[in-house]
Amino acid sequence: MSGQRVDVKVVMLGKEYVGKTSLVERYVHDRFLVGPYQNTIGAAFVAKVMSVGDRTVTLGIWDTAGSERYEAMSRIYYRGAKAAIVCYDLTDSSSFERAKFWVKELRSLEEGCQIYLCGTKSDLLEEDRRRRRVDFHDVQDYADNIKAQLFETSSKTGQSMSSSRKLQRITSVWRLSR
Ligand SMILES: Nc1nc2c(ncn2[C@@H]2O[C@H](COP(=O)(O)OP(=O)(O)OP(=O)(O)O)[C@@H](O)[C@H]2O)c(=O)[nH]1
Repeated sequence: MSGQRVDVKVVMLGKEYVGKTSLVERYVHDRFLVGPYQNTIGAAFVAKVMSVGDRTVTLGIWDTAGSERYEAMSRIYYRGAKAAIVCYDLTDSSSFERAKFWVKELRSLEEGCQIYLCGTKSDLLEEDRRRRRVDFHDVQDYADNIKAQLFETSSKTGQSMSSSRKLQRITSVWRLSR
């Protein structure tokens, strides 16, 4: 679908509305789009060219639709992915249950895929800590268990972003794949 050479395939997974598209926007364009929420239909592709040491690497990022209606389609997009960013909304516990669903699938069907767990919308917690519905330490234990990296981030503020910098750790996937 992309028609572009891709060195590392990355897939975004997670419940609808958790902020996958916003994370990609922040990472690729360093911006946060305001306006009415528009759910992704099927999946969207974005390429990001980056330098890793003396090499140029093209990340091909597949942003899947979170709606369960598109679940079967999302499976097509994670095939052969070197990395999966499995997102959950820090203010929505059900979204973490959905994240665990995707982790389980990846662990059984895409063993070579490095999993990154991403708690989104951390700015909402800065406004009011009582909005947190997913405990950091619980997720850290879970992440250790599944050998995943964990980061909490805000695409809105770009703060502790963490998303940009930490997502760049994906380049380690490239090194692994050489
Ligand atoms: N406060 C806040 N809102 C966010 C953040 N990231 C995303 N949102 C909002 O959350 C809503 C959903 O964001 P999307 O990025 O479209 O979510 P998605 O996971 O791609 O959704 P689907 O396409 O349905 O799977 C939008 O209204 C965003 O503006 C964030 O970091 N902070």
